[in-house]
Amino acid sequence: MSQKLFTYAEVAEHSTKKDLYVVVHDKVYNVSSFVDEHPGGEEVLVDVAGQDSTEAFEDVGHSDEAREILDGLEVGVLNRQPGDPVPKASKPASQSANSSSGGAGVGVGLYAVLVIGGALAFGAYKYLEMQKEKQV
Ligand code: HEM
Repeated sequence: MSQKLFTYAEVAEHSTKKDLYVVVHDKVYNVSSFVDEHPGGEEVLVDVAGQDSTEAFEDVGHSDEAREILDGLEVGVLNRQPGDPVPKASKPASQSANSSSGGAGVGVGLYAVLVIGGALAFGAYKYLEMQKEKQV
């Protein structure tokens, strides 16, 4: 099956309730037929109509069933061009491992504190040593 390539601008043309495309993980879906059936309501889908809704879709933690429905609505693949909006959640789970209060940020911060603290301690140690030498 050959997949149709869509530019972001082409997807954006389908942004009404009756003609509603969304992008999820760089695939293009025509969810027009599903809008009325969406358990989360039509409004949220109309909100992301013609846009990349990867983040909105993943934030809700949709079930496998929801993903299967999505599979059935695929109409093509997004041909992302420089300058197109990039979803925050475009990386597979591992990196941004859900939004559990920015664990990675704290890790990096802690690491920086350790490195900088270590460097300062080393500098102070060397300084004191020099002072000692001067006294002798
Ligand atoms: C793009 C295609 C989408 C499909 C095929 C889809 C499908 C579904 C399905 C099948 C459910 C039932 C629960 C489940 O199986 O996880 C659901 C629930 C829900 N969806 Fe979506 N969804 C889509 C996009 C979105 C988007 C963009 C939002 C934006 C916020 C959203 C918000 C919700 C919410 C809040 C619920 C929970 C409703 C409740 O439990 O009362 N969905 N969706």
